[in-house]
Amino acid sequence: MLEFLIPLTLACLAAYWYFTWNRCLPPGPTGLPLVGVAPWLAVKRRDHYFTELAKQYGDIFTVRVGFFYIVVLNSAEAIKEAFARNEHIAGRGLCAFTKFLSDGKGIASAEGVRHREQRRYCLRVLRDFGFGRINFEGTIIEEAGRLADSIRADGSARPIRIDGRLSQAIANVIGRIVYGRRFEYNSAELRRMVSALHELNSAPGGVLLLNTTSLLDPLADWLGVGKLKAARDGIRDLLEPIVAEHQADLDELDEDGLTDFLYAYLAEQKRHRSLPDADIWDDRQMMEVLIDLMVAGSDTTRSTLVWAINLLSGSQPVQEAVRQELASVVGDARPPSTSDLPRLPRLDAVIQEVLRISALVPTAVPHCCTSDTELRGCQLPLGTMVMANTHCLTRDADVFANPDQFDPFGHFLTVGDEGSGQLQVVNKDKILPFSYGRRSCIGESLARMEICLFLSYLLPRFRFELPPGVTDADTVGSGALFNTCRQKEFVFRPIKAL
Ligand code: HEM
Repeated sequence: MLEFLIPLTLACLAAYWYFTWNRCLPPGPTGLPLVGVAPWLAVKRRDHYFTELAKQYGDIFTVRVGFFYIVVLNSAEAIKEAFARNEHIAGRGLCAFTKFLSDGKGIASAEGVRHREQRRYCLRVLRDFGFGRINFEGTIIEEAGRLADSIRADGSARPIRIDGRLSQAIANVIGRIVYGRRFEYNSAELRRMVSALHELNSAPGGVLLLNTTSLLDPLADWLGVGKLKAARDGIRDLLEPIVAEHQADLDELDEDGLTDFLYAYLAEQKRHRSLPDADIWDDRQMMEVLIDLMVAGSDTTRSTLVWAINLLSGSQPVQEAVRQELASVVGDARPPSTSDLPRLPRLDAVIQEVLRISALVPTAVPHCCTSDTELRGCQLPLGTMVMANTHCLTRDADVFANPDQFDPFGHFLTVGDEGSGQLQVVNKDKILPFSYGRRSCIGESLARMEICLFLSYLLPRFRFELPPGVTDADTVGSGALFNTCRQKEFVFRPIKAL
């Protein structure tokens, strides 16, 4: 009897899900019974698979993984429509991070009023500090200088692995901004911080399965959540004494003394203690915000810089053209500044092209519908997952003539009109590396500043080269969540001692 009842119940459940949920969603591949497209996702890279499907199904389609539906957006217009104009597609849902790591606090996995308020506040502080009390540019240049010293100390002949050193430099930049402190390279604290940040940024595939069903929750630790919890606890352990010191100082400080994000946050938290929204400013929320900023602001920028060094190493003419541009606009007498960028179109085009080729977060971070909603005439039920396949935009041959090649000047530069002969950067809005709208990256300006300043500092000092025996730069990368560059070793040939 049971052998008959179990399959019958499963079949009824499957039919129910299929006919109720799938009815109004955008059309997409049928996949296999029960498992949907899971077998394809298991053997192909998610972004590449979605980009293939977009050729058949267009701007917006749905895939099914088991009983779980994912709506995939494949054009800038569709992404903007869903993420900026529709307030109901701005949730995160019960993703593994919310359920097991942050309890829905912080920014990246928070929702509703908590998310809106905290995001607004963090953006304001990052913006104010960027132009005011914390000298972002000075901090970045100082860290780039220490990185250059460490490269020089290794001599010029042999290839060196750059990702570990860059991780330390970038963790120090974000650490200085968030809690006002840097650690010495290779110190125990910095190594612990960097390895915990890296762990959290490389969630194993099993963790993603937890986003699709609560049935697997009892297996969470085994699927990889255990390691992520340990990494998050590790960062918390490092931050707790720093928070305690900041708290002890707070009463002594006036507005001008709030010289890092943590001081500013603590002052704001104190202000909210007597207000009705005090519960969204509690200590756990503060800690999760700090951790979110550290996690989201570290491996992303580090990986983009590795991509930049790799792509420039594979194209000496481009590298030389940017170096000459820097020499004529910035020169040797002062450090570079982001205010130079409008007069550095070649560098600007290289930064765009690095963001395009790397497509670092190729399907962004999944969004979730917080209520039933409509998108392009389709009905999306509460809880539907919506993904932006930004990889698809970066490979659009109608915009980028050679989508798989590194061609910054061909793809992003044009000669200005009226015979001025001036170079102009175009197509910037054709890729969305930081996503778009209500949940777009809050660190975009900082990340762009770091990429611009690290490159403008290092390029006049070193010629980047691929190691002997490697003929081509990596243009594909690996990883579905983060597309990291596979080439990590480079030769840094000193040009001059500045
Ligand atoms: C090249 C470097 C970076 C890239 C490519 C990048 C990309 C992204 C993407 C694609 C998202 C998801 C947006 C969405 O859900 O639609 C995101 C979210 C986020 N990023 Fe970045 N990011 C970078 C650097 C940074 C930095 C430096 C910080 C910190 C200052 C940061 C903080 C965040 C936060 C807090 C979120 C969550 C926003 C929210 O849920 O409202 N990111 N980022």
